[in-house]
Amino acid sequence: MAAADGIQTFADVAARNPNELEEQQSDIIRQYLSKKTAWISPNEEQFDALVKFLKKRLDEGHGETILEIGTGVSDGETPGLLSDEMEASVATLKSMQAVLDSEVQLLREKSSSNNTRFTNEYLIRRHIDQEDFMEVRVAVTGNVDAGKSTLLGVLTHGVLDDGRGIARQKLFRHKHEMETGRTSSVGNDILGFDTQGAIVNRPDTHGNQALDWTDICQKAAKVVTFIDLAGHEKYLKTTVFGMTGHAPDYAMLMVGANAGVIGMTKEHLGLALALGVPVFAVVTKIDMAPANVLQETMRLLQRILRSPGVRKIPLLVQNNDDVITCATNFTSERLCPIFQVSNVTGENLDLLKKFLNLLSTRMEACLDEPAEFQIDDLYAVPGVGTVVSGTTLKGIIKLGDNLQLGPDPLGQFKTVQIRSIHRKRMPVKECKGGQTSSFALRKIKKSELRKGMVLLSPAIAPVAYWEFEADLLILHHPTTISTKYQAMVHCGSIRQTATIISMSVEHLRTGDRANVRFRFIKSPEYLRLGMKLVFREGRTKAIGSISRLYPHVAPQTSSTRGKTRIQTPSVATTSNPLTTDQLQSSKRNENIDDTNRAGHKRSKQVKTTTTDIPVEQDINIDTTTS
Ligand SMILES: Nc1nc2c(ncn2[C@@H]2O[C@H](COP(=O)(O)OP(=O)(O)OP(=O)(O)O)[C@@H](O)[C@H]2O)c(=O)[nH]1
Repeated sequence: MAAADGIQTFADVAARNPNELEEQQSDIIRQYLSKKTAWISPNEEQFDALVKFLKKRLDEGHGETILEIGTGVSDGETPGLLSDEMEASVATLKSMQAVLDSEVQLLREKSSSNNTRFTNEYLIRRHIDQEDFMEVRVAVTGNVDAGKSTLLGVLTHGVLDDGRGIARQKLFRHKHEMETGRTSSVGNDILGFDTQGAIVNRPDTHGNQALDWTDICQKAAKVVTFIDLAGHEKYLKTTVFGMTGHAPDYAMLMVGANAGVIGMTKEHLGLALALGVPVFAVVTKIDMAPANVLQETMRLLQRILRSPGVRKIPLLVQNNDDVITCATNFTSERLCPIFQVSNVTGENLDLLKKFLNLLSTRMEACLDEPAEFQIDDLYAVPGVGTVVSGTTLKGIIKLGDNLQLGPDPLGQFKTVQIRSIHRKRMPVKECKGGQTSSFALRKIKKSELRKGMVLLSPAIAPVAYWEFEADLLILHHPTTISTKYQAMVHCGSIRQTATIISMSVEHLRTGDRANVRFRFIKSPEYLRLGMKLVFREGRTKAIGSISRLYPHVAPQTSSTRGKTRIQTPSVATTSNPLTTDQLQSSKRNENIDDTNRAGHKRSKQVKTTTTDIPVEQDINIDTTTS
């Protein structure tokens, strides 16, 4: 991760990865690289070694890295360079811009107490062609009226708010949101930064006209996507879906300075913690909160962040130095930077923008692995056809690729072709791991699709699962949970009711941990071991991760009073679970194993005999977005 690795020195890299360095460089070069003077006047060989080193760092950081010049020496030299040494070092770095195809941006200068020695930090960011850009996703959470939509309007449209909601007007998507002023859908807004860290969103000069996303993406080297989640409790289901299904890299927890840490704030913080998403806090409305009220809000926020269940280190960001410190240490998950801003006066918004510019994606691209894409939304676009949006979890998906779409209610996958690809509404030729995009699909109806389905490379032998086991922790339940309890499972972009069919203990109460076996009630899903999940019904919540998978067993048919019904399999008919090893070997195997082959054959039979016959559903599941 660029931000985390950014301040590592050559000495650190040499210590961490000696073999790798030895492969690339001779001993002499390696020792040279560990010196703080390495950049002053390198010879040709040394210059090449430095270029190689930076290229590797840029690759690891998805196109950017933070470099510190003048520190981190291994041989006891005094840290810092004299001003003429620093000048020469910076000249060396700048002379590499062309060969690295990147821009260098000074982030901060530090000087010794007597002002004679200096250490500088630089952001090095690759030029990316017009069709590509780095992507960072930030989930925007917090209670109603914390100022979430307003801040997004202010950041993305370059305007200030009037305290009566003018900035948020630019973001509203649904008519009922316009009327009530409440955010109910998972909305997306983008903020583009160029190679120098300047914002490329142009101020909106035509009233409420939407921003030109294609223009932003073409000019930007990095695009921050804000996943604007609803603050109201009644939209909690949508908020959870946004946090699990939209794969955010970070969560921005918004708190109104005058209202304080109220309502859903703690709920949203808990959700981010449960899913392992690093959190930073933004306290808004500092223009209207009396000093003592702001102080009380800060005190409570910091107390919650430090509490044993959260265990964060709060750090108030007050200047540029704090921004760099936070951004370069943020991916550790322990640190929680706190910004205090006003959307009305614009106070401290520059610090927040600098911080956003330095965030980098946490998701590995895994470009060499077969492609996997999780669907989080569906559209029928007039003139285009069926469009799915979501996140590429691994590999590369290209225009014209044939991918496996599924699972359908019978656990089957069908081949579909990618007709066109959009990233942030911009037509592109490919989409890589870690990036979100929309695909127009050939010859498929929207009715055949649902959120939670996946698109997989033909190299994967996909298996759909009705049942799985998870190691669960109950965060909150008013009484006890026993077998047959049903609630909504959120896992990636999967959102489906599941029943507890067995547990390692008899009852579960708040705070208990157990191994629990679940069964989906409506259709099988594509799951992977280790996936994090949230199990919830209202405020009742449990979190966990998948520890075992039970291969798909086709629904069985039975005839009742002339009607054929499909029943989901009983526990007894489910085949043996897959362990991690088995799963990996089955993935390596191009052929689906016999159990599944039989399952698929049975599924096909069921399908042909039950076309247009109503499927039995005991429980009504609402899978639509609130
Ligand atoms: N004075 C002042 N008012 C603000 C500030 N930020 C937001 N507001 C006002 O606070 C109100 C609520 O802001 P919203 O952005 O709608 O809040 P929200 O968190 O998005 O609310 P939901 O969408 O319902 O979750 C609006 O009237 C804004 O104009 C600020 O920094 N200062």
